[in-house]
Amino acid sequence: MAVNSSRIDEDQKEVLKKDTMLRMFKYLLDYKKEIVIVLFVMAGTITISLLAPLIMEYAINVCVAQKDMKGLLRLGAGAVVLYLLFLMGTKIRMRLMAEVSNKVLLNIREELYRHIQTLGFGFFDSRPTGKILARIIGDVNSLKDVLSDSVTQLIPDLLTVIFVAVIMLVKNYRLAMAALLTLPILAVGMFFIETTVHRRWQVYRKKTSNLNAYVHEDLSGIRIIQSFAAEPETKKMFHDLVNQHYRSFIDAVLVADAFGPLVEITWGLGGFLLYFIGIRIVGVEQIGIGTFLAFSTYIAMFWSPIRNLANFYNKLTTNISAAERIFDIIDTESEIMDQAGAEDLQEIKGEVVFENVSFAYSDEPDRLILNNVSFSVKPGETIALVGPTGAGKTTIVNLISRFYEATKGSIKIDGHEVKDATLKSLRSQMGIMTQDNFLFSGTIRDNIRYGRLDASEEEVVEAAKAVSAHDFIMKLEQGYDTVISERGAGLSIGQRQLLAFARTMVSRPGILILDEATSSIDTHTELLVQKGIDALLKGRTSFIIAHRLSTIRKADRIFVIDQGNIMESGSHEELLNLQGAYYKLYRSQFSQMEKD
Ligand SMILES: Nc1ncnc2c1ncn2[C@@H]1O[C@H](COP(=O)(O)OP(=O)(O)OP(=O)(O)O)[C@@H](O)[C@H]1O
Repeated sequence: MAVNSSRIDEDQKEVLKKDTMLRMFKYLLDYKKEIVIVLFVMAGTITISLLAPLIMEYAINVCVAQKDMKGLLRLGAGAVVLYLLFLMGTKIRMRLMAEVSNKVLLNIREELYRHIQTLGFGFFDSRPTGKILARIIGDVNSLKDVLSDSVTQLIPDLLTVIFVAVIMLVKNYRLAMAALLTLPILAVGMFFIETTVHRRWQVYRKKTSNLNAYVHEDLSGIRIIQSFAAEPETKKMFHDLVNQHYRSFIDAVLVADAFGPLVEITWGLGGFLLYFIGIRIVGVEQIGIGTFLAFSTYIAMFWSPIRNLANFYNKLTTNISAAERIFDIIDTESEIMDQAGAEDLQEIKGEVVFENVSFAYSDEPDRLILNNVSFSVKPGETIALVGPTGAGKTTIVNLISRFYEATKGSIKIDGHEVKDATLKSLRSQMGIMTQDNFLFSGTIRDNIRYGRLDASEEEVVEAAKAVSAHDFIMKLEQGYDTVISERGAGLSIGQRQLLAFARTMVSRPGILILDEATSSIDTHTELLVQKGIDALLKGRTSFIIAHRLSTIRKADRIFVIDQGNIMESGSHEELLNLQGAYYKLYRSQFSQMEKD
């Protein structure tokens, strides 16, 4: 999977527009009952609106011609009643349809969100977060217009057009033909506009996505930008992206705007033909003044919904690319998911075995990051992974939690292949702490309880005490009720790590993974945390990745990772005696410490 960035347009599979539209409108089928009621009400309102010209025709041709004032009054009273019924029906229809279309939107958004939650690290590695946000927020929002209009406009307008055309044909087929003669011109014109404009809207969506990704990245890294005084460069980049976005919009709109004039011209031409043929060729006397007047109303009743339909079609073409982008994600299969027949892992004892495990990231399948790695860890053992940066330490622990799937070989926990276990039972028993310990906006208590939602108040406090977070929490004005903002702003980096520790502690993991987790804690606190971890996780398997050798000396075994394999393994003393890679690493840090 190629890595995308805010500067590169996303690739998208080509799908048939018809299929996308059908798929989008299929969501409406969940609300058949409501739609049937609406169709029923709509049939009533359309009938009433179609009756109006006939009433006028009758009033002029019969009542006025025969000077029947009573009949005229009766007709007027009937028209008022019909109008009130029309208003009521319209209101009911609009309300029900708005409800249905908004529920459909909710369903699509939830389906998209649920699916994104199941996608593996590979998916998130391959694209900027801002582009995913653009699909969940922006693209779903644009669908809203199409869906609501499809239910409130498309059906009534389509029915009106059909009914009016039938009435016109029945009443006077020659006049009707004259009025409808320009329809084929409209159809051909729309086809040509649509083919060009669809591609342009696709480009526009991609540019919107790029802009979104850039702004998200820029704001997430604002501290780095400001500390490097890089604002002029980011401003320039933003300016370029905004311009590309603007140009892609203008490109699309220039063509899309032709929809309106095309409808107006064909409408005008249709009207002209009606009057020309009616007056000059057939003759008004032959048609009757009432029928002629009714026709002039019908032609407006026919073309007005046609204009709405053209607008709707325009909107559909504008936004169908949003639907394509939403379905593109929904159709993305997760690289990591439960296999058919996957079983829950029972309570983990902690034996971890790698047998000839090789691994390559999917964007570079030929570059083996791990090459035939084998090891066996007994329950309760503490394993430290050391080695140069980029050696593959994090990759090893990511495979245990199945954030990526091993390319070759077998990984077993307590004798069970991790790929045959359900993800939930596996990950809920892993305690993973990394350098980047994301905290959510909310109270400190909520953040700790995130590790196990049913943890009691005592368990939350106990976990905080075990990792020495309790003291600093109690010094805060609101204690455990202190609200922290996104990423834990307002707390020091060390305090954020202590909270993340408490969160992991409360989850009572079967296997603990600490990936550079103590790097931001001062040595004194680190000792306290280590005591807490020792006490709480006694007898539990743990993997510790650390550059600071003081952190790992106490490990039962140390694996020295380099070039995708375990170069040395043994206890601190054993490896020092070996005088190999670990010895050199230790000496270099030791002499550095002495210099300091
Ligand atoms: N998501 C990814 N996609 C592609 N390649 C990756 C990805 N993550 C890591 N790599 C590559 O895999 C190799 C091993 O990375 P890994 O993070 O496992 O190293 P590490 O030993 O943990 O390094 P460090 O000590 O710096 O954290 C590196 O060369 C890195 O470039």
